[in-house]
Amino acid sequence: MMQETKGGVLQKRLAFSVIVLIAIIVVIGPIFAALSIARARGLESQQAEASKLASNVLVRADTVAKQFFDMHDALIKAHADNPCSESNIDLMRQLAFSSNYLRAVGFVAGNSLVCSSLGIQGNGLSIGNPDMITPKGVSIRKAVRLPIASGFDVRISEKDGYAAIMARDVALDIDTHTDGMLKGVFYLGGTELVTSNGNINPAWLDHLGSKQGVSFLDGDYVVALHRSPNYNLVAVVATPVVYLTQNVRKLALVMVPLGAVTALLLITVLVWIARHQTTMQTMIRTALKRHEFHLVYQPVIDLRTGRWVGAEALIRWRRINGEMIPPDIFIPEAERAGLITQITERVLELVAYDITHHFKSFKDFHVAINLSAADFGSDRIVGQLYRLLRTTGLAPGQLIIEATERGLINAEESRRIIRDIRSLDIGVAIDDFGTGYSSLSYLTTLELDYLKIDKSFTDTIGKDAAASHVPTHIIAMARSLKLQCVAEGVETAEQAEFLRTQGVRLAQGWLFSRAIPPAELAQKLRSMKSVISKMEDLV
Ligand SMILES: Nc1nc2c(ncn2[C@@H]2O[C@@H]3COP(=O)(O)O[C@H]4[C@@H](O)[C@H](n5cnc6c(=O)[nH]c(N)nc65)O[C@@H]4COP(=O)(O)O[C@H]3[C@H]2O)c(=O)[nH]1
Repeated sequence: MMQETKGGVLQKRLAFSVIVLIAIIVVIGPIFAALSIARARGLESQQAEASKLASNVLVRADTVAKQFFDMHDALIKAHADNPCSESNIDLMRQLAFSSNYLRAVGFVAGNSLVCSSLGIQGNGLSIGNPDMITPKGVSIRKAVRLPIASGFDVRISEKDGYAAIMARDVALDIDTHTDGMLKGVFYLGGTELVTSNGNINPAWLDHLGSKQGVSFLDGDYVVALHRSPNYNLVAVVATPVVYLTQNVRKLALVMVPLGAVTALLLITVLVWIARHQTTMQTMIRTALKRHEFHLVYQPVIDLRTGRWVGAEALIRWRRINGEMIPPDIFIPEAERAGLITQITERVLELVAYDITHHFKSFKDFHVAINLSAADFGSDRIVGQLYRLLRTTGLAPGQLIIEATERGLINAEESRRIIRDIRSLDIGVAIDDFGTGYSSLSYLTTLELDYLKIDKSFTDTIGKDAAASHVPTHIIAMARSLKLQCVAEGVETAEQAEFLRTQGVRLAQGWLFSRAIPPAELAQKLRSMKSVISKMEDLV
């Protein structure tokens, strides 16, 4: 039974944790966003509502002021010698009757209401000192208790003796069901309130500046202010923030399900992406079960004689639908997913089969197998290679394993495993040399047999490239370390000739042959063998 590596399991756990974390963020994110939007929308709507109420208060305050000044102007115009004459009281009655906010109109002398639209008040009714006097000379008494209306206070505004008697909160009497709402009217030029129903903060007026209207959140209140275009008045309404919370709740009832639906959609997309990512891993697992992998072999040529002396086994994946997936794609994915050791195991099985069925008769021929980093993570590979030798009957030197620099990162363990592999008379090649980060000194600590010159360096041969001197250095270095060089990716005769003159004996590349199926390789080897033996007969 094939086992997944520990690294693969850890990687999966990590991926799962990341997906769960992202899912949580994805779920909480939209709901949080929905609530923030709901709050912002709630604030917006409460500000609009407060603004509407402030504008209503202003309309009333403006109308009251207009009716007051109209009354005053009419009585002044009448030029009555005696303000409390029968005819003037008649006029007062007409004015009170024709205005809807003035309950009565009267005449004040000193602090006494002498007469009014209600008649002559004997020696006059005391109405006390004014609470405020505006720059326009309007005296305002905010709450006066008159004997003719003993149950409630009235407001008396007076100018030049002519006074309007009104309901105490006439400007504030707007239709609203909002509990705890504060309403008021400021007289501009100070911060004094002409009227108010509660504790209005005078500092709120500062928010208005030169604007016509403004609304804002201040502590426990959503406040709105509106300036009168006709009088020096500013209406203010403050609604308790609790209404904002209620509005948020209402909006949240709509927004949260909306957020949840968005979250669900995002999770679906996330799961789709996660699935898509794991598809390759699942596909590899299925491919292993269905035996979709096979090997092709790229011949290794002796540059001195032109003979095919070995071959590198390269894995191929043909899916059941005929699609070919290149190793550059699935090998790194298998390495990431911890499936590479299972692939190596399959490669060893395939190599064993191919050797037994195709290459058994070629005794001076080697087969090279690619191993990955994970293969050097345990002794298991040594046992597997030993079994391969036993089942195929390969002679010493007929099997080579290729390890990349990156595959030998764990120096101590790799060194030990390499030593064990070499003790089985299996050759060890370092692949893609020069493309990793390992130092030359590290290389000298490993017991190796071959050094493969990477195609990227072979490509520079004969070119005016900055790296064109690298192959010469690698060859010299291999010689000093007593390693045999195998040049990879030879595509031109010029490259082959250069390598040969530099003393490189072995090479592979499309100049000689691409990777071919084992039966084809065996056929070629057979025909080459017969040509050689015929030539030897001739000599
Ligand atoms: N352009 C050009 N390319 C040439 C030439 N000669 C050879 N090649 C290609 O270069 C790659 C050489 O293999 P690699 O460096 O070990 O690089 C291999 C190796 O790292 C990995 N791989 C292949 N088979 C196995 C396997 O069985 N096990 C493991 N672990 N990795 C494998 O996949 C890589 C790619 O393999 P392939 O696609 O088969 O590609 C092969 C081969 O087809 C040439 O003259 N010109």
